Amino acid sequence: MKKRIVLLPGDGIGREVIYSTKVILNVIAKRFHYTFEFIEMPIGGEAIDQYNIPLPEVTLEACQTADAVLLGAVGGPKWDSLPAPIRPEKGLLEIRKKLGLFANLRPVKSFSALLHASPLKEKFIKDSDLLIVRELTGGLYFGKPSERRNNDKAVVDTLYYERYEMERIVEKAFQFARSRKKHLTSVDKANVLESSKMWREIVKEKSKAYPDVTVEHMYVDAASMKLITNPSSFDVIVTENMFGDILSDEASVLTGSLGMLPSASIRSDSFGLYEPVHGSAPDIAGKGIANPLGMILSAALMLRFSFGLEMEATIIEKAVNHTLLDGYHTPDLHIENGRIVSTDELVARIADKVEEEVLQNN
Ligand SMILES: NC(=O)C1=CN([C@@H]2O[C@H](COP(=O)(O)OP(=O)(O)OC[C@H]3O[C@@H](n4cnc5c(N)ncnc54)[C@H](O)[C@@H]3O)[C@@H](O)[C@H]2O)C=CC1
Ligand SMILES: CC(C)CC(=O)C(=O)O
Ligand SMILES: [Mg+2]
Repeated sequence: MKKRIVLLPGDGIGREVIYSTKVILNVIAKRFHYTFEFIEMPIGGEAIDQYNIPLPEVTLEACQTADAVLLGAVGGPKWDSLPAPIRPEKGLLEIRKKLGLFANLRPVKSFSALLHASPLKEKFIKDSDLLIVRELTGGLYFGKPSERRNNDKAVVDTLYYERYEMERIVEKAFQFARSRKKHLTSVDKANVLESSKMWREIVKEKSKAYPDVTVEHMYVDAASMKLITNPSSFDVIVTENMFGDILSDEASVLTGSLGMLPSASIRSDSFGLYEPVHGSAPDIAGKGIANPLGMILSAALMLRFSFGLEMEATIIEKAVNHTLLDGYHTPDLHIENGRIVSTDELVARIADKVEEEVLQNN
């Protein structure tokens, strides 16, 4: 098997977690005799420094001809005062839109070694296993106009959705619910927003084709409370772009750290862009202590969804679990009697565990 993988390290810890992930993918490639060709391209702040724009044409073209893309994170204080259209974050929004990646899957499941690592009580989180299906290319993050008005005395952002954009994400979520515990929670703010009213209508319409899936509608404010107080009551959550962005950072608390959560940004074919849920973490960038697991687990999702390599994806996930069970972790996690190690040491230990898992599978 030969695959072209574009690496978009981006900024801050994005670079650190991408290089960590490359180490693990190289172990998989070597052991299974696959060829993973890595092509590194600039995005975000790095691209602004080189090209004056956050998503250069060369980067987009490389992604369009790749089998999959791995993205670290973008942004940082250096670029924070730039106008919105040329900020690093705009590059991320644009690449998602231009590649048509309308569905962002954010699985949230705690590793057994980390049940004590969450500030939440173990009894509340031990049975939680949920999937957030977030709409990724519409809503407030893309609506126009988005601008200051009347000499800075007013401001407008626009929440705009086409009906088909809601239909396709809701459809995807029903499909995932059907393949899991058949429970779908649609999160909206239909008591206030017109867009949410339409969203709710669409969920009701679509539910007719999925009589085996139980549907629940929940307002986003209540959902954010229930995620913390009763996370195991969720299976699949479907929601619009900004609600999904916020709820997934909140849900990361169940797993012990924001650095743990992977994500897959997908469309209707096998292509995908895989990115951790966290950002560029400027407060810890360059210190060698970033948690690379969200990115490494995102690469496992790439193997599973884009390349059909279920066994290899599972090997990585098991290697992560066993490394954590041995007590090794970066400082963002709190494991009783664990051992805090650097990003590089953690990656080396995971690589060893991957080797062990491969031997056991042969
Ligand atoms: N997908 C992306 O590229 C995203 C980019 N951003 C950008 O990142 C920059 C920083 O944003 P923040 O709000 O601080 O969010 P952030 O996710 O970068 O960091 C929030 C907190 O979590 C910690 N953290 C995050 N990931 C970690 C990891 N892997 N290991 C250990 N600790 C980790 C950070 O140290 C920080 O204390 C901003 O420029 C923002 O726009 C934010 C979110 C997503
Ligand atoms: C940085 C933003 C564009 C998006 C974000 O926070 C995310 O996708 O998690
Ligand atoms: Mg976010």
